[in-house]
Amino acid sequence: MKPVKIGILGLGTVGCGTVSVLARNALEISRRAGREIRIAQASARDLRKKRACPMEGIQLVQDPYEVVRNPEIEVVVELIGGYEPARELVLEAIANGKHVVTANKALIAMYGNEIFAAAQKKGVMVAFEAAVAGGIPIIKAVREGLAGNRIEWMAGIINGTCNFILTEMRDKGADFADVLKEAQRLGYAETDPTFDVEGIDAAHKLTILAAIAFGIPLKFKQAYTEGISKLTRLDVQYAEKLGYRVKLLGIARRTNGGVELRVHPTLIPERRLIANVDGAMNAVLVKGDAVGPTMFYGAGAGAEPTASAVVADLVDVVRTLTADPNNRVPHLAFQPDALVDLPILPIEEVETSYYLRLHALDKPGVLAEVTRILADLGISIESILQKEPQAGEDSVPVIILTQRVKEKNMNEAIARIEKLSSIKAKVARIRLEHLNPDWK
Ligand SMILES: NC(=O)C1=CN([C@@H]2O[C@H](COP(=O)(O)OP(=O)(O)OC[C@H]3O[C@@H](n4cnc5c(N)ncnc54)[C@H](O)[C@@H]3O)[C@@H](O)[C@H]2O)C=CC1
Ligand SMILES: N[C@@H](CC=O)C(=O)O
Ligand code: NA
Repeated sequence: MKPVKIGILGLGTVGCGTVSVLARNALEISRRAGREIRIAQASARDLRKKRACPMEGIQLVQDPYEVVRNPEIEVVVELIGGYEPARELVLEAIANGKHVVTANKALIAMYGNEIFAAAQKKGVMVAFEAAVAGGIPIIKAVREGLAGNRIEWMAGIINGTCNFILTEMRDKGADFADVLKEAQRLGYAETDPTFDVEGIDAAHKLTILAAIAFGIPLKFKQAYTEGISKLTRLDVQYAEKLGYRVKLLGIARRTNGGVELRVHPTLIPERRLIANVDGAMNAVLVKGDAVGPTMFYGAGAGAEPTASAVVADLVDVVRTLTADPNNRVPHLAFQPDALVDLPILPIEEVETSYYLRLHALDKPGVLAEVTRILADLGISIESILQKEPQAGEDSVPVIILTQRVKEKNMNEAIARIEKLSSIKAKVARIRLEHLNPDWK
């Protein structure tokens, strides 16, 4: 059989990783796909750059439109990243009848509805396993492996850069900026690393996971997004003293009122497996009604782990090239006309437990004032930890863990507490989840 000719857009970390894996495992891959997968053309900005991947037999061009317009190319692999020109290139590839494989979560989360509609109309596939949790086959697992379940919630460490930063800061006392530089050097970070540290990349991935888990359209703009840039080492240390780890979690959960879609630093009990996922590793907990809780773990970033998912998608696409488009696995797991437009809950309506750190004057009655405010707003206290005053300081840190409460009540409580004359600084707050299967 003739080889399937593919074209790659972008020869950076993942592009080069993909070229290397396809070359090294060529025989295994063609035995699986049933045909040889040959990279006929690749586009790169700098044609003269020395690359760490084998470029023999690959025609290198500068203009990516040359690849998407090349009649010989059957599958376009988009590894440029970002919104534009990736969107325009992918839509043009689809319009030209080409299948697309992409690792670009920003693109899928933001423009996936448009892209899938175009692909559906044209009868081509758009595969995006590498876009969520890198090498972990989480899209395949949720879309196909768990297809018998009503998925109730998912919670994941889905940004390798942030998990790497949090781990290095905790274990080695390393500085935030230095670890971020190291994550960039290792190829984990996005071109604009604020996407990583401000939680945007995790929100892109969570948006995709929620769509395939609940059968809803992609709703990235409605996701609540908070990163790790404002986390202090002090809070991480206090959390550890109380038996919790702080992780950047993406949480998608069905409730009676709608869907929670939120990314934020979260305290998790240290006994949970997911609390012990360190470095650039990712893990996604998925709770299905039939299967119960399941956890998927592996490398969420890096050249070859991500290439592993890109190549798996290529194999999938090649296997189903000749299949009737109506019999393929739907892009978002559910048939396009069966998607349900469930509302996404505003963060004020979301219920979680909280870690609070306040700085209170070291005098009698202060704690009573604080606990009264919490009680007035229906907030129950789980535990209180009062630290010793530091030499020369007149205020003491007080750490409070609360039971579940709506965010809007907590906002009100914090506003009232900060107005007390005995409270010396802004109240620090981190959400806390126990991650019990029944979400209690
Ligand atoms: N690095 C990682 O660990 C992971 C990355 N991804 C995603 O994979 C995609 C690629 O990421 P990386 O390889 O890390 O980025 P990168 O920055 O290393 O590579 C992108 C490459 O595309 C090239 N490029 C940009 N605009 C171009 C254009 N108009 N024409 C041709 N080439 C162009 C750049 O010069 C660069 O070499 C992104 O969507 C990213 O979010 C997904 C999972 C993991
Ligand atoms: N920047 C991302 C790369 C993989 O998706 C991350 O750090 O997880
Ligand atoms: Na994946």
